Amino acid sequence: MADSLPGTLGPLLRAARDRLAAAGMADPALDARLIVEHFSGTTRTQAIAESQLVVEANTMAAIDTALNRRAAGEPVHRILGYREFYGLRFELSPDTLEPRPDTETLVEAVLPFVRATVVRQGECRILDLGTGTGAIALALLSAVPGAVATGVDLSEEALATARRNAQKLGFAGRFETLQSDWFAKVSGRYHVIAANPPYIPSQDIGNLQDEVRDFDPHLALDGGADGLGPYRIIAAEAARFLEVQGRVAVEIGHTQRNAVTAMFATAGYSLAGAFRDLGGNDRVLVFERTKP
Ligand SMILES: C[S@@+](CC[C@H](N)C(=O)[O-])C[C@H]1O[C@@H](n2cnc3c(N)ncnc32)[C@H](O)[C@@H]1O
Repeated sequence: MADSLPGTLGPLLRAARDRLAAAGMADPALDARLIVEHFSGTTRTQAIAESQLVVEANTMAAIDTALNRRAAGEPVHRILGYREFYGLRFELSPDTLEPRPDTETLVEAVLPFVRATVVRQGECRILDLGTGTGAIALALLSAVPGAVATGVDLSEEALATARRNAQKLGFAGRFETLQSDWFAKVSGRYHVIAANPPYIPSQDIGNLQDEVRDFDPHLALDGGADGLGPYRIIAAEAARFLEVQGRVAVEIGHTQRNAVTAMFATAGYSLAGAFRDLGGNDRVLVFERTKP
């Protein structure tokens, strides 16, 4: 049975942090702050300036439950129901991957091309394959008002979440969704085809961190026997849907650069850019067509 929590904001934050530290959480202070702020509707400034603010009983109960879920290993953003990506708040659902900061590398990698395309052609059509929460597409739309995007996913539940995110963020008019097995139902041509596909080899899923293995949907993780299945499909089929001089941008696992580059080379592409994440790992490859 967890200790009962104090009913004022400053002591509550400290007790929440201590409970998560005792449960062995890696970042108990941050998790405690996110949970307390979310359920109490308070800010970091209030925690400092209004330490004696009384927190209502029903809020305390919600915080208590959330702390217990966190202490049992549930990721903090699953408990909150959202995660920030590229400065935007994305609602999560059981069928969506939590968008990760590493994926912002992909957004940054294609952003100059998206901007230049809008300047040159008055528009930029983006296809986001495996859109999940819509994170990549909607981040690009937030940065480039002249861009439009189609988010593709096999999961209709993920697409429903992406549509809600587009609505909440104010991009519903420039974002549509399509349920499709990669390109199976896609039509038309796009200036940018972006994808953060599942890329974990099937046999490695069991060795992932508990928080990933137990809470991110396996459809979003499992890249088949060697983790490269989705890249084979994208490399082989993208050309029919790519505008002349368009770009294909893919997130990769940190050991996959050579294999994925070789696949795209075989399919008639050259590497236009390779980008590392904040940890210094190979993370994003951008390709252009070498053959018409
Ligand atoms: C790694 S997640 C990426 C989610 C999101 N784009 C992001 O970066 O946070 C991969 C996504 O691909 C989707 N997916 C898996 N297999 C698919 C398929 N055959 N066709 C289309 N989407 C698929 C999953 O449902 C999941 O949303």
